[in-house]
Amino acid sequence: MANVIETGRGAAVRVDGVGIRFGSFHAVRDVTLDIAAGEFLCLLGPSGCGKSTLLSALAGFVTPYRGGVTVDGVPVTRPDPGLGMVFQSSEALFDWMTVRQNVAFGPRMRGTSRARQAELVDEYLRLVGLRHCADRFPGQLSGGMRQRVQIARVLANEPSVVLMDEPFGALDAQTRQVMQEEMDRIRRVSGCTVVFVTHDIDESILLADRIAVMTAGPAASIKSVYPVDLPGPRDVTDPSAAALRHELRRDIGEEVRKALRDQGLDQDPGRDLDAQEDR
Ligand SMILES: Nc1ncnc2c1ncn2[C@@H]1O[C@H](COP(=O)(O)OP(=O)(O)OP(=O)(O)O)[C@@H](O)[C@H]1O
Repeated sequence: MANVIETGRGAAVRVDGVGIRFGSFHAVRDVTLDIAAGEFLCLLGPSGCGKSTLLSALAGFVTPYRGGVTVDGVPVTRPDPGLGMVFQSSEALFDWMTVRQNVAFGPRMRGTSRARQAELVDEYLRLVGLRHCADRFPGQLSGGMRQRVQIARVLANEPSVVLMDEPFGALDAQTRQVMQEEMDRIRRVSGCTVVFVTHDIDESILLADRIAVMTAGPAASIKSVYPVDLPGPRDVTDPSAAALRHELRRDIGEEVRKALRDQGLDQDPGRDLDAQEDR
Protein backbone atom coordinates (compact mmCIF):
# COMPACT_ATOMS: atom_id res chain seq x y z
CA MET A 1 0.00 0.00 0.00
CA ALA A 2 1.38 3.41 -0.94
CA ASN A 3 1.92 6.01 1.76
CA VAL A 4 -0.10 9.16 1.69
CA ILE A 5 0.86 10.20 5.20
CA GLU A 6 4.55 11.13 5.55
CA THR A 7 6.63 8.74 7.59
CA GLY A 8 9.38 9.86 9.94
CA ARG A 9 9.51 11.78 13.12
CA GLY A 10 6.06 12.61 14.48
CA ALA A 11 3.23 14.54 12.88
CA ALA A 12 0.53 16.88 14.15
CA VAL A 13 -2.97 15.36 14.23
CA ARG A 14 -6.07 17.54 13.91
CA VAL A 15 -9.45 16.01 14.74
CA ASP A 16 -11.98 18.54 13.55
CA GLY A 17 -15.66 18.27 14.49
CA VAL A 18 -15.71 14.49 14.00
CA GLY A 19 -19.04 12.67 14.25
CA ILE A 20 -19.42 8.91 13.74
CA ARG A 21 -22.56 6.85 13.21
CA PHE A 22 -23.08 3.13 12.78
CA GLY A 23 -26.41 3.02 10.93
CA SER A 24 -28.89 4.73 13.22
CA PHE A 25 -26.53 4.52 16.25
CA HIS A 26 -24.79 7.82 17.02
CA ALA A 27 -21.44 6.78 18.53
CA VAL A 28 -19.35 9.98 18.55
CA ARG A 29 -20.47 13.60 18.34
CA ASP A 30 -18.46 16.62 17.36
CA VAL A 31 -14.97 15.75 18.64
CA THR A 32 -12.29 18.37 18.12
CA LEU A 33 -8.73 17.75 19.31
CA ASP A 34 -5.35 19.11 18.28
CA ILE A 35 -2.47 16.77 19.01
CA ALA A 36 1.04 18.20 18.59
CA ALA A 37 3.83 16.44 16.70
CA GLY A 38 5.56 14.07 19.10
CA GLU A 39 2.86 14.38 21.76
CA PHE A 40 1.58 11.39 23.77
CA LEU A 41 -2.18 11.77 24.21
CA CYS A 42 -4.22 9.29 26.27
CA LEU A 43 -7.94 8.82 25.67
CA LEU A 44 -9.82 7.81 28.82
CA GLY A 45 -13.54 7.32 29.35
CA PRO A 46 -16.26 4.99 30.59
CA SER A 47 -16.47 1.54 29.05
CA GLY A 48 -18.22 1.58 25.69
CA CYS A 49 -18.15 5.37 25.32
CA GLY A 50 -16.44 5.39 21.92
CA LYS A 51 -12.68 5.48 22.52
CA SER A 52 -11.91 2.68 20.04
CA THR A 53 -14.36 4.15 17.55
CA LEU A 54 -12.61 7.52 17.65
CA LEU A 55 -9.21 5.80 17.32
CA SER A 56 -10.54 3.88 14.29
CA ALA A 57 -11.40 7.19 12.63
CA LEU A 58 -7.84 8.42 13.28
CA ALA A 59 -6.56 5.18 11.70
CA GLY A 60 -8.75 5.57 8.61
CA PHE A 61 -10.73 2.39 9.40
CA VAL A 62 -13.98 4.30 9.99
CA THR A 63 -15.22 7.26 7.95
CA PRO A 64 -16.87 10.05 9.98
CA TYR A 65 -20.27 11.26 8.76
CA ARG A 66 -19.12 14.78 9.60
CA GLY A 67 -15.81 16.52 10.26
CA GLY A 68 -12.48 14.89 9.56
CA VAL A 69 -8.96 13.99 10.65
CA THR A 70 -5.78 15.42 9.16
CA VAL A 71 -2.16 14.44 9.79
CA ASP A 72 0.23 17.30 9.08
CA GLY A 73 -2.62 18.76 7.02
CA VAL A 74 -3.18 15.59 4.93
CA PRO A 75 -6.75 14.23 5.24
CA VAL A 76 -7.01 10.67 6.58
CA THR A 77 -9.33 8.80 4.21
CA ARG A 78 -8.08 5.22 4.57
CA PRO A 79 -5.50 3.12 6.48
CA ASP A 80 -1.91 4.10 5.74
CA PRO A 81 1.50 2.78 6.81
CA GLY A 82 2.21 6.29 8.13
CA LEU A 83 -0.49 5.60 10.76
CA GLY A 84 0.56 2.59 12.83
CA MET A 85 -2.07 0.69 14.82
CA VAL A 86 -1.26 -1.50 17.83
CA PHE A 87 -4.14 -3.69 19.05
CA GLN A 88 -4.82 -5.16 22.47
CA SER A 89 -4.41 -8.67 21.18
CA SER A 90 -1.11 -9.85 19.74
CA GLU A 91 -3.15 -12.20 17.53
CA ALA A 92 -2.51 -9.44 15.00
CA LEU A 93 0.93 -11.09 14.48
CA PHE A 94 1.40 -13.66 11.73
CA ASP A 95 1.94 -16.93 13.62
CA TRP A 96 3.49 -18.69 10.63
CA MET A 97 6.22 -16.07 10.24
CA THR A 98 9.26 -15.60 12.44
CA VAL A 99 9.61 -12.45 14.51
CA ARG A 100 12.08 -11.13 11.90
CA GLN A 101 9.60 -11.77 9.06
CA ASN A 102 6.77 -10.18 11.04
CA VAL A 103 8.76 -7.00 11.62
CA ALA A 104 10.00 -6.90 8.00
CA PHE A 105 6.48 -7.43 6.63
CA GLY A 106 5.43 -3.78 6.22
CA PRO A 107 8.69 -2.56 4.64
CA ARG A 108 8.71 -5.66 2.34
CA MET A 109 5.15 -4.90 1.19
CA ARG A 110 6.25 -1.37 0.35
CA GLY A 111 9.10 -2.66 -1.78
CA THR A 112 11.90 -1.64 0.60
CA SER A 113 15.26 -3.19 -0.36
CA ARG A 114 16.33 -6.35 1.49
CA ALA A 115 19.29 -4.55 3.02
CA ARG A 116 17.06 -1.77 4.39
CA GLN A 117 14.54 -4.35 5.67
CA ALA A 118 17.35 -6.02 7.61
CA GLU A 119 18.41 -2.65 9.06
CA LEU A 120 14.85 -1.82 10.13
CA VAL A 121 14.35 -5.23 11.73
CA ASP A 122 17.61 -4.85 13.59
CA GLU A 123 16.86 -1.29 14.73
CA TYR A 124 13.33 -1.91 16.01
CA LEU A 125 13.94 -5.33 17.58
CA ARG A 126 16.84 -3.71 19.41
CA LEU A 127 14.55 -0.87 20.52
CA VAL A 128 12.03 -3.30 22.04
CA GLY A 129 14.82 -5.51 23.46
CA LEU A 130 14.08 -8.59 21.35
CA ARG A 131 17.00 -8.95 18.92
CA HIS A 132 17.79 -12.35 20.39
CA CYS A 133 14.29 -13.58 19.46
CA ALA A 134 14.41 -12.70 15.75
CA ASP A 135 14.25 -16.30 14.56
CA ARG A 136 11.53 -17.47 16.93
CA PHE A 137 7.86 -17.75 16.04
CA PRO A 138 5.21 -15.71 17.93
CA GLY A 139 3.86 -18.90 19.54
CA GLN A 140 7.23 -19.36 21.27
CA LEU A 141 7.04 -15.97 23.03
CA SER A 142 5.30 -14.69 26.17
CA GLY A 143 2.35 -12.26 25.92
CA GLY A 144 4.56 -9.27 26.80
CA MET A 145 7.16 -10.28 24.19
CA ARG A 146 4.47 -10.66 21.53
CA GLN A 147 3.19 -7.17 22.31
CA ARG A 148 6.74 -5.85 21.92
CA VAL A 149 6.99 -7.58 18.52
CA GLN A 150 3.70 -5.93 17.55
CA ILE A 151 5.13 -2.54 18.52
CA ALA A 152 8.37 -3.23 16.59
CA ARG A 153 6.35 -4.31 13.54
CA VAL A 154 4.38 -1.07 13.59
CA LEU A 155 7.51 1.08 14.18
CA ALA A 156 9.36 -0.64 11.30
CA ASN A 157 6.97 1.20 8.98
CA GLU A 158 8.38 4.39 10.54
CA PRO A 159 4.90 5.81 11.14
CA SER A 160 4.50 9.43 12.06
CA VAL A 161 1.55 8.57 14.30
CA VAL A 162 1.09 5.43 16.41
CA LEU A 163 -2.44 4.57 17.53
CA MET A 164 -2.67 2.13 20.43
CA ASP A 165 -5.91 0.50 21.55
CA GLU A 166 -5.39 -0.78 25.10
CA PRO A 167 -2.15 -2.43 24.02
CA PHE A 168 -1.31 -3.73 27.51
CA GLY A 169 -4.87 -4.56 28.58
CA ALA A 170 -4.41 -8.32 28.26
CA LEU A 171 -1.10 -8.48 30.15
CA ASP A 172 -0.58 -9.43 33.80
CA ALA A 173 0.13 -6.56 36.21
CA GLN A 174 3.92 -7.00 36.35
CA THR A 175 4.42 -7.34 32.60
CA ARG A 176 2.14 -4.38 32.15
CA GLN A 177 4.32 -2.24 34.41
CA VAL A 178 7.47 -3.24 32.50
CA MET A 179 5.73 -2.46 29.18
CA GLN A 180 4.61 0.96 30.45
CA GLU A 181 8.21 1.83 31.36
CA GLU A 182 9.42 0.56 27.98
CA MET A 183 6.72 2.46 26.13
CA ASP A 184 7.87 5.70 27.66
CA ARG A 185 11.43 5.03 26.46
CA ILE A 186 10.39 3.76 23.01
CA ARG A 187 8.27 6.76 22.20
CA ARG A 188 11.00 9.18 23.27
CA VAL A 189 13.53 7.43 21.00
CA SER A 190 11.17 7.04 18.01
CA GLY A 191 9.77 10.59 18.31
CA CYS A 192 6.38 9.61 16.88
CA THR A 193 3.04 11.06 17.96
CA VAL A 194 1.06 8.58 20.07
CA VAL A 195 -2.68 8.35 20.72
CA PHE A 196 -3.22 5.70 23.39
CA VAL A 197 -6.61 4.35 24.50
CA THR A 198 -6.79 2.94 28.01
CA HIS A 199 -9.25 2.21 30.84
CA ASP A 200 -6.50 2.62 33.36
CA ILE A 201 -6.18 6.04 35.01
CA ASP A 202 -2.73 5.27 36.47
CA GLU A 203 -1.45 4.11 33.08
CA SER A 204 -2.55 7.39 31.54
CA ILE A 205 -0.82 9.41 34.29
CA LEU A 206 2.41 7.43 33.83
CA LEU A 207 2.55 7.87 30.05
CA ALA A 208 0.64 10.91 28.78
CA ASP A 209 1.59 14.48 28.00
CA ARG A 210 -2.17 15.16 28.02
CA ILE A 211 -5.21 13.10 28.94
CA ALA A 212 -8.52 13.59 27.11
CA VAL A 213 -11.58 12.30 28.99
CA MET A 214 -14.61 11.31 26.89
CA THR A 215 -18.22 11.63 27.96
CA ALA A 216 -20.39 8.53 28.26
CA GLY A 217 -21.98 7.49 24.98
CA PRO A 218 -24.03 7.39 22.93
CA ALA A 219 -23.03 10.52 21.01
CA ALA A 220 -19.83 10.77 23.06
CA SER A 221 -17.60 13.82 22.89
CA ILE A 222 -14.54 15.13 24.73
CA LYS A 223 -15.46 16.20 28.26
CA SER A 224 -12.13 17.63 29.43
CA VAL A 225 -8.43 17.62 28.62
CA TYR A 226 -5.78 17.50 31.36
CA PRO A 227 -2.12 18.41 30.83
CA VAL A 228 0.17 16.07 32.79
CA ASP A 229 2.95 18.29 34.08
CA LEU A 230 4.83 15.75 36.15
CA PRO A 231 8.58 15.17 36.02
CA GLY A 232 9.87 11.75 35.01
CA PRO A 233 10.28 9.04 36.04
CA ARG A 234 6.67 9.35 37.17
CA ASP A 235 5.30 7.83 40.32
CA VAL A 236 1.52 7.58 40.71
CA THR A 237 1.84 7.67 44.51
CA ASP A 238 3.46 11.13 44.31
CA PRO A 239 1.11 13.82 45.80
CA SER A 240 0.69 15.78 42.54
CA ALA A 241 -0.04 12.56 40.63
CA ALA A 242 -2.53 11.59 43.36
CA ALA A 243 -4.32 14.94 42.93
CA LEU A 244 -4.62 14.42 39.17
CA ARG A 245 -5.80 10.84 39.68
CA HIS A 246 -8.50 12.14 42.05
CA GLU A 247 -9.68 14.67 39.44
CA LEU A 248 -9.77 12.02 36.71
CA ARG A 249 -11.66 9.58 38.92
CA ARG A 250 -14.21 12.25 39.75
CA ASP A 251 -14.60 13.26 36.11
CA ILE A 252 -15.00 9.71 34.77
CA GLY A 253 -17.14 8.74 37.78
CA GLU A 254 -19.66 11.43 36.80
CA GLU A 255 -19.85 9.95 33.32
CA VAL A 256 -20.19 6.37 34.58
CA ARG A 257 -23.04 7.47 36.89
CA LYS A 258 -24.70 9.32 34.03
CA ALA A 259 -24.46 6.23 31.80
CA LEU A 260 -25.89 3.99 34.54
CA ARG A 261 -28.72 6.46 35.20
CA ASP A 262 -29.55 6.49 31.48
CA GLN A 263 -29.72 2.69 31.60
CA GLY A 264 -31.74 2.73 34.88
CA LEU A 265 -28.89 0.87 36.65
CA ASP A 266 -27.42 3.42 39.07
CA GLN A 267 -27.32 1.33 42.29
CA ASP A 268 -23.54 1.02 42.78
CA PRO A 269 -21.84 3.56 40.59
CA GLY A 270 -18.49 3.50 42.43
CA ARG A 271 -17.77 -0.16 41.80
CA ASP A 272 -16.37 0.20 38.29
CA LEU A 273 -13.94 2.87 39.38
CA ASP A 274 -12.81 1.02 42.48
CA ALA A 275 -11.97 -1.93 40.24
CA GLN A 276 -9.92 0.41 38.03
CA GLU A 277 -8.16 1.81 41.07
CA ASP A 278 -7.24 -1.67 42.30
CA ARG A 279 -5.50 -2.61 39.05
N1 LIG B 1 -19.17 -1.53 13.98
C1 LIG B 1 -20.06 -1.10 14.88
N2 LIG B 1 -21.39 -1.18 14.62
C2 LIG B 1 -22.30 -0.74 15.52
N3 LIG B 1 -21.99 -0.21 16.73
C3 LIG B 1 -20.68 -0.13 17.04
C4 LIG B 1 -19.66 -0.57 16.14
N4 LIG B 1 -18.46 -0.35 16.74
C5 LIG B 1 -18.73 0.19 17.95
N5 LIG B 1 -20.06 0.32 18.12
C6 LIG B 1 -20.74 0.88 19.29
O1 LIG B 1 -20.17 2.17 19.53
C7 LIG B 1 -20.07 2.39 20.93
C8 LIG B 1 -18.63 2.73 21.28
O2 LIG B 1 -17.85 1.52 21.16
P1 LIG B 1 -16.27 1.54 21.39
O3 LIG B 1 -15.78 0.15 21.20
O4 LIG B 1 -15.68 2.60 20.56
O5 LIG B 1 -16.19 1.98 22.92
P2 LIG B 1 -14.91 1.97 23.89
O6 LIG B 1 -14.99 3.21 24.68
O7 LIG B 1 -13.67 1.73 23.12
O8 LIG B 1 -15.27 0.69 24.76
P3 LIG B 1 -14.37 -0.15 25.79
O9 LIG B 1 -13.82 0.83 26.76
O10 LIG B 1 -15.35 -1.08 26.44
O11 LIG B 1 -13.32 -0.85 24.98
C9 LIG B 1 -20.58 1.15 21.63
O12 LIG B 1 -21.93 1.37 21.99
C10 LIG B 1 -20.47 0.07 20.56
O13 LIG B 1 -21.46 -0.91 20.75
